[in-house]
Amino acid sequence: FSPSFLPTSRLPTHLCATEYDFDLAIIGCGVGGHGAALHARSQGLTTAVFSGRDVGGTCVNRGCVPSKALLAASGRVRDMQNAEHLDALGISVKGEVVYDRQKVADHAKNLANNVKGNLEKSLIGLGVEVIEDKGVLMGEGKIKGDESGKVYTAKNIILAPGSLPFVPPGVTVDEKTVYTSDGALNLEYVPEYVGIVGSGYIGLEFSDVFTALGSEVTFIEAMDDIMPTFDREIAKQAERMLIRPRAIDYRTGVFASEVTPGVQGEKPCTVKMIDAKTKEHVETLELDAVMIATGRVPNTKDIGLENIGVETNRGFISVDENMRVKTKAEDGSIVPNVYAIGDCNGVMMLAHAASAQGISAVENICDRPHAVDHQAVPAACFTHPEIGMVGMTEEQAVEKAKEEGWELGKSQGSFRANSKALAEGEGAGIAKVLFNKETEKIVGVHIIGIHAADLIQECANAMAAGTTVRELAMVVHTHPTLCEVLDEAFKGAVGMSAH
Ligand SMILES: Cc1cc2nc3c(=O)[nH]c(=O)nc-3n(C[C@H](O)[C@H](O)[C@H](O)COP(=O)(O)OP(=O)(O)OC[C@H]3O[C@@H](n4cnc5c(N)ncnc54)[C@H](O)[C@@H]3O)c2cc1C
Ligand SMILES: NC(=O)c1ccc[n+]([C@@H]2O[C@H](COP(=O)([O-])OP(=O)(O)OC[C@H]3O[C@@H](n4cnc5c(N)ncnc54)[C@H](O)[C@@H]3O)[C@@H](O)[C@H]2O)c1
Repeated sequence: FSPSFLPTSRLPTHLCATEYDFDLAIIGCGVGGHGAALHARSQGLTTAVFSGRDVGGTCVNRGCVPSKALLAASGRVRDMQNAEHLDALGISVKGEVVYDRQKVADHAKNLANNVKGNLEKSLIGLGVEVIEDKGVLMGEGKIKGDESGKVYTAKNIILAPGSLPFVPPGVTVDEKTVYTSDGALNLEYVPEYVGIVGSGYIGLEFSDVFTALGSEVTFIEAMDDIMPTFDREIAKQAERMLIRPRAIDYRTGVFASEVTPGVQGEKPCTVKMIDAKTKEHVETLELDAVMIATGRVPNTKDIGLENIGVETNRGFISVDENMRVKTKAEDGSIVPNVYAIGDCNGVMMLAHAASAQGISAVENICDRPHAVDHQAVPAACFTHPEIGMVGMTEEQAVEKAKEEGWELGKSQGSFRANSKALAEGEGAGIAKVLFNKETEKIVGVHIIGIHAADLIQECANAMAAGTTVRELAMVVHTHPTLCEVLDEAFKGAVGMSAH
């Protein structure tokens, strides 16, 4: 294997693998490992990736990609069934809107397979050696193929084994009637009554899919509030827009302490709930299906961490800001030439964060010190309408401002007064910009409304570049676009009024 297609001038000669098989070996080929591999090749590093026959990992095969396909198809069903909304645009659907469950499920599966295929092609095309085996760390610079037993050597190692669904104690998953997102994505049937344990990203997105396809949803949430990890004001807006108008009911402050599978169409699943504080039994629900969306755990058990003395925290690999793996020693020392990226380090469990960390790790390997600015990494929940966010929630910003002694500014734009949103008949939602009044720099933005996932990027770019709200208020936004919702918020932040 030789990276002969690269100009030799681009090969960092000090990294050329002479006594090693590779300059870099990556364990795990999800979006994190894939992003790292591509960047490594662009830098001329000889690169191998252990894929465990799962190129694309969670995001492509069991996460972002198929879930967005289900959201797209079910979102159309919701739109076409919304006679009032269509009528306002002068449209009516003659007859019933029907969907073919199997074809919707196939759309998700086919899309995942296509994207996986493209990822494989990109690796091979760029000269990455894809080892289908699972990789197990054997010691410094050494990785063994789990099935083949063959030992490979690499000067640098990136760990990217990702994460798995967390199943709380007392919950039995059969992936048929009681399922994690892995089983839910197969959409083997559309349950009439479905319980969703956990109201985070996964729970919320699936409540959007299920209700659009005709299910009634009951959320079971351990915290006192629904959507506890979101900005409070956005969660309240979401309750108004995404929960109350739909066939969704919820219980908060209760743990699902025992969940038992049923038999589809014959016997219901049961969910025993206990009070989150007193631990007393409060209620038992009978449902056609139960989705467990209670977070994810690192997939780090079988990769040989013990062989190189890695520090872990609840299984998450501890890293410094350069993604270098920490040792068990309390002096902050690092395991030389080993990095951990993506879900396995628990820093930020998002696909684009995983690949950004992968690129960052490669930069560090190439002796160009780099750290991802996680405060400027945006996130989105792809419900209808979407939620987009970057930086701190208002609650976190209030705390931070108090702690550090600066004054928090807040300015809001509304979809209600936005021509493009109104043209679409989608005038619900807000964009809230939080900023430091002295520096005028943004500390957080939260948007709920049509295309919020795309709108948030402008704010993430501004945060990454340190652009002030005053500068943003003077940037010209296209008319008529949804971006003007943000224009209104930026202008409002500095006392200007948007037309
Ligand atoms: C339903 C769902 C929807 C999601 N939607 C979004 C979204 O819209 N946007 C977003 O940003 N994020 C989303 N996420 C989160 C996103 O999928 C993860 O953050 C992302 O996949 C993490 O990438 P990763 O490369 O770290 O890990 P993974 O994607 O989990 O990949 C790790 C890979 O390593 C493999 N592996 C493990 N051990 C070994 C070994 N020893 N040898 C070889 N291979 C190994 C695994 O099998 C896997 O293929 C979603 C997650 C779920 C579950
Ligand atoms: N659009 C996206 O970016 C997207 C979509 C899906 C998933 N993800 C990622 O996947 C990860 C997992 O998502 P998630 O929604 O599973 O996790 P989450 O951590 O966002 O939410 C889990 C919820 O479950 C609740 N919970 C935990 N145990 C419980 C119990 N026994 N009973 C009742 N409630 C319980 C928690 O209080 C929490 O509200 C997240 O880190 C997220 O970043 C991202």
